Amino acid sequence: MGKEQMDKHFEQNRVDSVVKEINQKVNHLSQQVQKISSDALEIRKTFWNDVTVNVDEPDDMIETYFSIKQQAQLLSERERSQSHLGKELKTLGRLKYSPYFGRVDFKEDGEQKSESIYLGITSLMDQNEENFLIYDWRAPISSIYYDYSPGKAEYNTLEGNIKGEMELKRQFIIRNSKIEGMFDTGITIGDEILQEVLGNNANTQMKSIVATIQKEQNQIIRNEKSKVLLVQGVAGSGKTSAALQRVAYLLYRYRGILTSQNIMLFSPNPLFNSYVATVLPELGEENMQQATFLEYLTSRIEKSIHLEDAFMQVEYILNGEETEEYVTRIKSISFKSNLQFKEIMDQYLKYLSNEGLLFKDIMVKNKLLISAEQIKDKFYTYDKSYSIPNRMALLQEWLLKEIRKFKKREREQDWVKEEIQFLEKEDYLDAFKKLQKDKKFNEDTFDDQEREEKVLSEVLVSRYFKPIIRQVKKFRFIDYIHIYNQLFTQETVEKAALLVNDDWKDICRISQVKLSSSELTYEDATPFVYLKDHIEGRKGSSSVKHVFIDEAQDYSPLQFAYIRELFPYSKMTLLGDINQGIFAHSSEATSILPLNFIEEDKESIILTRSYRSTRPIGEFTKSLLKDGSLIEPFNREGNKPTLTIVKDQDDLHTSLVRKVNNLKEQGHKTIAIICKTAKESQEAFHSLKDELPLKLIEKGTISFEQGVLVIPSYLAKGIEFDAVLIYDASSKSYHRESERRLFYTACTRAMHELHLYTTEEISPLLSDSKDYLEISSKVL
Ligand SMILES: Nc1ncnc2c1ncn2[C@@H]1O[C@H](COP(=O)(O)OP(=O)(O)OP(=O)(O)O)[C@@H](O)[C@H]1O
Repeated sequence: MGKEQMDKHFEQNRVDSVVKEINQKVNHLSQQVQKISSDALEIRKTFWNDVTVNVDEPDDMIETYFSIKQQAQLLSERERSQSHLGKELKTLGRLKYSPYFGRVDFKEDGEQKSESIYLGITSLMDQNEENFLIYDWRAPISSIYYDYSPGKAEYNTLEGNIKGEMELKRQFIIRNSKIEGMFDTGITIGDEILQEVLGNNANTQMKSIVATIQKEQNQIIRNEKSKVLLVQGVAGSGKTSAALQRVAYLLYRYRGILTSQNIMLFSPNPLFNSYVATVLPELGEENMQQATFLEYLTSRIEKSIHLEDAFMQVEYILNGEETEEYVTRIKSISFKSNLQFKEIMDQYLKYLSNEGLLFKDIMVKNKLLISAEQIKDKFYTYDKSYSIPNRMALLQEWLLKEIRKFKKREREQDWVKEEIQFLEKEDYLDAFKKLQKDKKFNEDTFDDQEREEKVLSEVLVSRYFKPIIRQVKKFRFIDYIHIYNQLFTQETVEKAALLVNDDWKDICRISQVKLSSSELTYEDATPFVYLKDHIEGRKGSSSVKHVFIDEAQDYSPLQFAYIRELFPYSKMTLLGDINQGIFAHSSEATSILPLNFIEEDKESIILTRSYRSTRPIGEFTKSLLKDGSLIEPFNREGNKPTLTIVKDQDDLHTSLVRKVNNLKEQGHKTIAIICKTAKESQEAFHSLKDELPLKLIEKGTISFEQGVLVIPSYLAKGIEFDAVLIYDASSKSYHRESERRLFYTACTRAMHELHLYTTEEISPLLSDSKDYLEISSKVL
């Protein structure tokens, strides 16, 4: 037997013995789970037998309360261990088929012998709990696997830095408990496993990359010291992958202190949420909190205000003709994205502290209780040295008191007596019960009918006042939309001494048109919520300890500043690629973070290697950028991307159908026809749906399956496909320089195959890229 075979034999034996240990552990845990679940069942069955219920005297009630509490605690303890063991069993179940993916032999300085460290998704000890059979990939020692080749190596622990020599680094592919591949770095080139992983089909769910994390990605994953970690990575460089591995790392590193509930990820669209949903559970961790920024804003804006979403804004920008209106809107978007606008709002808030706040009338049954004017007068009677939010809290208290007074008075009104007759049977019953209950504690008897009427009028009046009280508690008496609208008037500019620019008048004009009909454009949403928070005095969240922002280049400076205020105590990981900025405000930005964002402890990591696409696709997409020289496509073979010049729409559709069928035959599972906009996607979908089994992806789509998809470019952000077909790469679709980044984003979604279609007028964005394309023409 040669050395290689002997090594393989040795390793397979080790896998077999580890799997045996896992099986034993699984059996043992399953028995424990069974025992606990039957215990829990028993507690549930006998819950009330073991509780002493006695409510005669206050002391007895207290005893009853504690008795119930004790039983409930017992039950929830069992349920907790049951769920904990259940999770452990699931992880072991996965470990059984692929217990580890790597091995390093490390000889610590000063030690005689080296130790073999096997790395897997979780750690496993032998039966005596003495030796690690598998080390968790997140353990301190595991980092040498990612950071070094054989030779001198070191890693950090809480006790300090450990130095030594790595004598062996081995990678495994283990499937169904069998070693299918085994490579020693140093002997072979070392990228085989990565080649194999990247050569696989795209998935509708993102994969974990634990086995092949690259050194620079490991830096992101294990970074603990920076308050703000900024990752600028080219398309396909593993930003999202590293972010998710980082979440898993943090949950491991701070186990007991940090839970998934303390981590928040802002993602680009709802589809992306489901795309990444399985990565953490596969690693045995729970998913963090996840939302799009739009979802957050929506939750903060009253339903009566019509909010334009981010995608509607993008559609407008991409479809719009360059009219005067259009140009002004673009200017307005750009202005409202900037910190200068935040300064204007801060100045406006100073003004509002002295005058100018607007309120809504408080009405009940069409009757005015407290007028907006009265509320305003009351507000400005408070000491001006108090902040607006403090005065608002006083005002709220005053309003609630006033409303309660009205409520009491209202009970005597004639309309109440009349409406009582129309109350439901249940209301009478409730009133009766209340009377009975009251009587029990009060032996003085009143005239029952009189009392009943009183209780019923209370019920009735409360019914009208309850929503009003609720609204006041939510500060709905503040007329935010008009306050925000007022900012865009000449009067305010003068009174508040706002420092505005030359475009301000135009910006005011178009803002007022929308705001006066309670419409809030996407560019207004963040400033609006900012203003609202500074009037109400919303406190930043202290429970979120880590915020991740993916596709960070799509956030404006103002949005960043706002998010910073929302999570003042959190560490932040911002991941982005300036070349994939799709919003108007980011189309010319040169950094994913505004330069003046947070001076505090900030660290930047730049990722230049792109893993997603084959080299020919990578070379092509790199050529699309004006400053793409730093991008290093991963060396994976594949076909050159093609550009097919078609005669007309019919020809385009015939070519697409042929290509899709061809790609399917080659075994590609996810094929995306990427259109520029939702409008174009719908047209493409309707023209092709009879020829191909298609799925149309729209902004509300929350998950996708394998197959052929038609998708607007901006919704494909963050996602990847085996093959991408660009529906229209003509100058009709992509002609503005500002669309270069969108075009680049669409093309970089392809893993293995990329095909572009155009009519004779090829997009000018392709002018420097023709050498990287196989061009064929159907035009005679
Ligand atoms: N270390 C790695 N090992 C294996 N695969 C990797 C690694 N890094 C990245 N990949 C793969 O490369 C592809 C791109 O990764 P990912 O989506 O995380 O990149 P990204 O930088 O967020 O991309 P984009 O900005 O273009 O959306 C994925 O298929 C991912 O699994």
